[in-house]
Amino acid sequence: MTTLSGKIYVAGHRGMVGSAVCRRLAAAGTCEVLTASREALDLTHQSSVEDFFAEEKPDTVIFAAARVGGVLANDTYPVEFLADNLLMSTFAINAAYASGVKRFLFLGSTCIYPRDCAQPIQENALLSGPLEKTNEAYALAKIAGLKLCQYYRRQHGVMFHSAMPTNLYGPGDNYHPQHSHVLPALLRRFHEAKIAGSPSVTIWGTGTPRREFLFVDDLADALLFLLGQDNPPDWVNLGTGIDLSILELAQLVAKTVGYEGAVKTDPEKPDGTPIKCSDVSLLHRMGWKHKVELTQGLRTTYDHFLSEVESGEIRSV
Ligand SMILES: NC(=O)C1=CN([C@@H]2O[C@H](COP(=O)(O)OP(=O)(O)OC[C@H]3O[C@@H](n4cnc5c(N)ncnc54)[C@H](OP(=O)(O)O)[C@@H]3O)[C@@H](O)[C@H]2O)C=CC1
Ligand SMILES: C[C@H]1O[C@H](OP(=O)(O)OP(=O)(O)OC[C@H]2O[C@@H](n3cnc4c(=O)[nH]c(N)nc43)[C@H](O)[C@@H]2O)[C@@H](O)[C@@H](O)C1=O
Repeated sequence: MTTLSGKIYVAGHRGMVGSAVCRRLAAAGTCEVLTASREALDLTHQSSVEDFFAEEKPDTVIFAAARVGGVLANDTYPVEFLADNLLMSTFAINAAYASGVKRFLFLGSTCIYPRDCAQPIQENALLSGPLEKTNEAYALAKIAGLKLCQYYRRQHGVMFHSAMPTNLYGPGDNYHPQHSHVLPALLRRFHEAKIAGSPSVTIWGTGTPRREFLFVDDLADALLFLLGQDNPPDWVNLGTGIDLSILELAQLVAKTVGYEGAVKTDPEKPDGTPIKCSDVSLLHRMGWKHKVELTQGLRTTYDHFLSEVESGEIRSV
């Protein structure tokens, strides 16, 4: 294990993951944290990215910037989910190498794996079958970023590697009614139904797909754990290895929020991939395991959401 030190650039620091990473780095207190807002540095502008890296010369990069969204956003905007994410990761990885970055940790997602691969999903399932159509664009961009890091490591001997997180949730999530992921979407919808006294809440799809959820502060801890590994795998799944159906999630959210009405389904909305649970045996063998279980994480996330409602600052992008 190596203690993190030097200058570390957290790309996407205002996002859910980026802000959790900054909290975790502040707690460690062992390095200088570099950030840049999108206004200061649009990562889809190649010359701006090149100038930034040449000027700042970070030692380490945690790349948590991306165009991110739920199943409907992915299905509706494939051009932006492919193009923006390809540009951002390619420009940053190339500029990092050119400026002498020692360590680059790229964030992919477990949606890079084939729609119908064996469950739980092992890292070697990558490229073994067709992707889930609803987030194919995003997955292709993530696969390209993973591969570019792997090729830089093989061709130039630099420590560029990737993490494949499962579905994430926690403070600072995106609560956009249409573009967000399922957990924040349901937290908000059940909360608003409770306040309005609505007799029922409708969830998207059939409710039968299964998903796994990792609390974002656990993820941040796992990312720093990976950066402390002297010889990490080119990519490794970051998850809990525990999944549940969307209907079961909805019932957990209703209980957390204190909503007692009916739950209905809307099969007109996309289900996305039928099941997505990561095999975390490699991560566990390396010595890391999640700490926050879903019930506890939901409570913490809802409390944070309530504070955002209170302050009128619900993040909705
Ligand atoms: N959320 C999830 O369930 C999962 C997320 N991931 C991955 O984790 C990473 C972070 O995701 P998450 O925190 O949820 O996403 P968020 O949308 O919360 O944060 C994304 C960040 O990227 C920044 N960003 C987007 N486009 C640009 C751009 N053109 N230039 C500069 N900055 C930009 C955003 O800036 P701004 O604040 O200005 O909008 C934001 O800070 C991503 O790589 C994502 O693919 C992987 C698996 C699951
Ligand atoms: C995080 C990861 O995984 C993402 O894919 P996903 O897991 O399919 O995304 P999702 O969270 O939006 O949906 C999960 C499930 O939930 C159901 N569902 C019910 N009701 C709502 C609802 O109200 N909103 C949403 N979004 N989904 C709902 C929805 O029908 C589906 O069955 C990628 O986009 C990509 O971002 C990625 O990397």
